[in-house]
Amino acid sequence: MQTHTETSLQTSAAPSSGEWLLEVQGLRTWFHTRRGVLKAVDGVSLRLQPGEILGLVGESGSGKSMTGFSLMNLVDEPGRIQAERMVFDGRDLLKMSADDYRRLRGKDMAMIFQDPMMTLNPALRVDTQMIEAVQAHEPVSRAEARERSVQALGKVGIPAPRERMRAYPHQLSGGMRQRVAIAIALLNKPKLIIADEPTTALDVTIQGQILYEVQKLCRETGTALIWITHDLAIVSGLADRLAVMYAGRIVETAPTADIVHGAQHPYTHGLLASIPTLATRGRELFQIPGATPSLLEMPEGCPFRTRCYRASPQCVQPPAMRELAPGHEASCWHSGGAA
Ligand SMILES: Nc1ncnc2c1ncn2[C@@H]1O[C@H](COP(=O)(O)OP(=O)(O)OP(=O)(O)O)[C@@H](O)[C@H]1O
Repeated sequence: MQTHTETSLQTSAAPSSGEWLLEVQGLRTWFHTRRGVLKAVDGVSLRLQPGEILGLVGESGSGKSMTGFSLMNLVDEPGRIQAERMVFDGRDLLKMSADDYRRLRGKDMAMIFQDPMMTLNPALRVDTQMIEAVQAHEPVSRAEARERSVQALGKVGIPAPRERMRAYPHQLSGGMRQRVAIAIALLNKPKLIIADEPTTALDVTIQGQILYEVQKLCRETGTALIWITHDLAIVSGLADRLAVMYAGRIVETAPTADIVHGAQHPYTHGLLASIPTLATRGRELFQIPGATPSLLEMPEGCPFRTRCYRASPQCVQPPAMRELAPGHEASCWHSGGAA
C-alpha cells in the first residue's frame, strides 16, 4: 500500500514483478533524537531495472545519502530503517541478517562514498586492500586476485596500475584515491553500485572523466547505478532516469530528458533554473527562495509549499504522487494541468 508521501520509480516499459533488480516501498529512516523524531527519509519508494542508471538529486539535507545508506544497511543508531518492502535481486533485505548483509556489500551491492578514505585503509598498500576485497568474496588465488585488481585499476583510468598497486593511499592524489575506491567497488562485479557524491571534492575535469568512466563500466558490465548528487547538471548527462528528493521524499521522477525538458514539480523547476549556463555568466544565479524546513518540524501538506511560487490553500493537503505521462510522476497539486 502506498501513502501520499511515496513515489514509485519505474519506466514506461516496466518489468513484471520479479524482474526488478531493486524494489523499495515506503522506506522510512527516522532518527529518534532528544529534540524529536527527525524524518531523514520519509516514505521513499523506488524501483530499478538491471543496468539502469538512476540519478538521485536534491539539495543538501534532503535525505539522499540516508536513502543510499539505508539500502546498504549502513545507518547507525539512533537511526531506524523501516519499509514495507525492500527486495534486491530476489532477496528480502528486511529479513537479511547482519552477516548476510555484510556478505552482500562489496559483492552484489557496493557503495562509493564522497570520501574515498571511507573505503580505503590508510595503513595498507592498495594491493593488500584490493586482494583482500576479492578474496573476501571468492575463493581465488592471490595471484588471480592481484591480476583482477590490476585490471580494475586500469579500467578506471589509473596509469601504470601495476606500480600503483604498491602505493599507500596517502601517496596518491585525491582523484587517484577516488579511482581506487571505485575500482574496489567494481572488483566483484556488483549488480548495483550506490555512488554518494563521489566526485564532489574533485576538480571539474577529473569529475567529468570519472563520471564518464563509471557510466561506461556500468554499461559494459550491466551494473545498475544510483548516483547521488546535488548537481542536476552533472547527473543529467549520466542517468537514464532522475528522482528528485525534497525533505526526505521523492517529489518527481521521470526519464532524464523528460525532467530536463518537461519538469512538472515547482521544486524541480527551481533546481533547473539554478544551473549555471553560458547565458547566465556574470549574472546572479537563480536561487530557490527560503530554506528547507526542519525535518523535525515539517509543515502540513506539501513539504515544499513554504517556498513554492505556485502554493495555494489546497497545498496544506498532502499531494499524492501522480503519473502525468508514462514513467513521469510528480507530487504536486498544480502539476500536469491539475487544479
Ligand atoms: N546520525 C544522524 N542523526 C541525526 N540526524 C541525522 C544523522 N545523519 C543524518 N541526519 C540528518 O538526516 C537528514 C538527511 O541527511 P542526508 O545526509 O541524507 O542528506 P543529503 O541529501 O545526502 O545531504 P548532503 O548532500 O549534504 O549529504 C539531514 O537533516 C541530516 O542532518
